[in-house]
Amino acid sequence: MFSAVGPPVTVRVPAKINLHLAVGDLRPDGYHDLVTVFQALSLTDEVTVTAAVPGAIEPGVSVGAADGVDVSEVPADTTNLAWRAVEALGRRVDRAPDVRVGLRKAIPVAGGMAGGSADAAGALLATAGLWRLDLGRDALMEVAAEVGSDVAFALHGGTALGTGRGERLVPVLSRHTFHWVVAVADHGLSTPTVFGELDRLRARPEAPRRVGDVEPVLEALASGEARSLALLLGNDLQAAAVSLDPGLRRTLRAGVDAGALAGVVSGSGPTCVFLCDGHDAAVRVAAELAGAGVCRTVRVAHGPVPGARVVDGHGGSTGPPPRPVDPGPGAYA
Ligand SMILES: C[C@](O)(CO)[C@H](O)COP(=O)(O)OP(=O)(O)OC[C@H]1O[C@@H](n2ccc(N)nc2=O)[C@H](O)[C@@H]1O
Ligand SMILES: Nc1ncnc2c1ncn2[C@@H]1O[C@H](COP(=O)(O)OP(=O)(O)OP(=O)(O)O)[C@@H](O)[C@H]1O
Repeated sequence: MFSAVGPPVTVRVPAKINLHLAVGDLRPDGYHDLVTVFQALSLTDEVTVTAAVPGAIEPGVSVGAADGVDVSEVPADTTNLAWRAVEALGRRVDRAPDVRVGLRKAIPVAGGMAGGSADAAGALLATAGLWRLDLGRDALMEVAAEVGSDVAFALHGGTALGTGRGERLVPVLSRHTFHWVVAVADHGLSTPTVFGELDRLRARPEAPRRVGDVEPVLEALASGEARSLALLLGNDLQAAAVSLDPGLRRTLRAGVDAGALAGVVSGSGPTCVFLCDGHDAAVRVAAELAGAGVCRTVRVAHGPVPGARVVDGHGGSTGPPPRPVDPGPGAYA
């Protein structure tokens, strides 16, 4: 059933990194409780949702690349997270997913930066706009959490404390802009495999040390001092990602040797992110890291930036949440 709706809606949506990621024990439902601090970075995908037209625009997903990202592993079918988000929204409002979703990807694929989750968040917001839904922000966040643990944060953006599976969010005060170098690997890591590897490592007598409390991280963010934050970056999944891909040790060392304040594996990896002492320092670190042969490509980015937002078309009444953050210079790169 196709219904008359407005012109296409395009949403820009950021990648995330985890400044702090404490992973609890395996739960009976197969997930792990997390305490994490997310930050949204100026590395963004664009999601355009267009009303399907019989014989002209078929429902489904098209995937395109931006910024040199290899999208060959992104499914252009109903398993795409963006499509699953449209279906979940359709179920919520009792509507067929009669739309075409176009993705322009710049977020590394299977890199631990929640690229698929970002596309799902973008598709939710764009479809809500296209369908002119009168859906509250909380309802949209609920649908997001149903689609994946990281999807709610991609809608939220900024800097936030995540608990539960990572889907329960509280905004974190972060007055300043932090400058990052993103080292993209030449392959991906599967998120469930990395969680499983951590469980395996933890079952051994020499289990990896767990990250500390989150409070000092929140204080460093409030102070805005990159040097303080650098000392506190921590990720329980890093030991598992390095165990699966020992080459990441070299990448992490190379970033610090190149002048970064600190480096950490992003989420489930294998992307590594390096905190730098300002934009110029980040550009220098990126140049050196690019020449070190320890990753496929590098990007300079800053955070926090806003979550998913409409850049073209109707935003509907389901806007993204209020953001008590500084969106940073130029908001997006
Ligand atoms: C690693 C992080 O990126 C950190 O923010 C996220 O926890 C991953 O979030 P995500 O990719 O949206 O993950 P989901 O699609 O919800 O889950 C994929 C799989 O990862 C594992 N998983 C995910 C989240 C979580 N809190 N515990 C888990 O054990 C589970 O095996 C799950 O089946
Ligand atoms: N829209 C999408 N973009 C990228 N990958 C997708 C998408 N939809 C489904 N996938 C599948 O999901 C897998 C993981 O992709 P994604 O880029 O989201 O990983 P990730 O960044 O490591 O995720 P996270 O950080 O949330 O754990 C890909 O290998 C791909 O097969």
